[in-house]
Amino acid sequence: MSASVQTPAPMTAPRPAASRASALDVPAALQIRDLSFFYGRFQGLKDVSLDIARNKVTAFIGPSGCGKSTLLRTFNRMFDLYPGQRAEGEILFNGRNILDPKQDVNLLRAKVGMVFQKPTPFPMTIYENIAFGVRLYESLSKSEMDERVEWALRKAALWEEVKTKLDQSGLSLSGGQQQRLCIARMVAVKPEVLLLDEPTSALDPISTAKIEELVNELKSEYTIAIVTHNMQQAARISDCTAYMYLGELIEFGQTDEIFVKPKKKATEDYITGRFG
Ligand SMILES: Nc1ncnc2c1ncn2[C@@H]1O[C@H](COP(=O)(O)OP(=O)(O)OP(=O)(O)O)[C@@H](O)[C@H]1O
Repeated sequence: MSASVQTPAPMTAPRPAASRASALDVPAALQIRDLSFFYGRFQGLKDVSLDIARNKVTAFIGPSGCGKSTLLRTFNRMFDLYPGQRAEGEILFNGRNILDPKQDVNLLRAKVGMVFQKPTPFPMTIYENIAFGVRLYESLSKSEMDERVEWALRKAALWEEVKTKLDQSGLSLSGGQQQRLCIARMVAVKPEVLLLDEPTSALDPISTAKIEELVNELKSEYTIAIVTHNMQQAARISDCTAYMYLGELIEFGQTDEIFVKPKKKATEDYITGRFG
């Protein structure tokens, strides 16, 4: 009898380069596999596969309507809030498929937090904006909560600006401060992944620079996925970039490669401004 063992033929053809799953040789925080998304009959995402590297910044770019926000919203099942929207495929987070109907979505949203384009502070004091979310998950004493509020505001680089007015309304802050308050609110519940959906598009250049600086600091502790219309911003702050078009992932790789030497003509046309 022969001692040799035959390797079984692969079940599927190798993936095309466009859907290469991993751009960096580091562990993935989220593994997206063959993800499709439907708004009723309209398919917003088509078989998207990629890995979101842990403690790195991954940027999603592409023309308006290409599915960037749709993809980001699948990562914390935001779409569950809207009837008629559904996802197919897998999103593995800590080894579990979060699309599984048994997934506790409240817990998921604490672990995978989200900040939107327009700052959305609650109509409450600055202190309560932070404490409110923490109370949903933890029961802290007053002094522990004070510590958590300060900790989160420091993480969001906002503490020095608000420490003397924690009892004022969150809505009394400037747009840039409100966005940092939303980041503090998200960080306060100790997430692992931060989803930022065009977080600076409603902000002035100085507030934008502060948020970009913050993203750079936060990535040492969190995995960050950011949707941006601003290609310079993607080039400045991200480690990996995904270029999307009409619901498909066209190219995904290290940001330097995507911006300096993209493999696909479609990506090159987009980043050089010839298209989009
Ligand atoms: N609630 C909805 N119902 C039906 N179709 C939707 C809905 N939201 C988005 N779409 C469609 O899904 C596609 C992807 O939209 P999405 O908002 O994800 O794009 P995007 O790349 O984030 O665009 P933008 O840069 O303009 O924000 C678009 O064709 C859009 O019209």
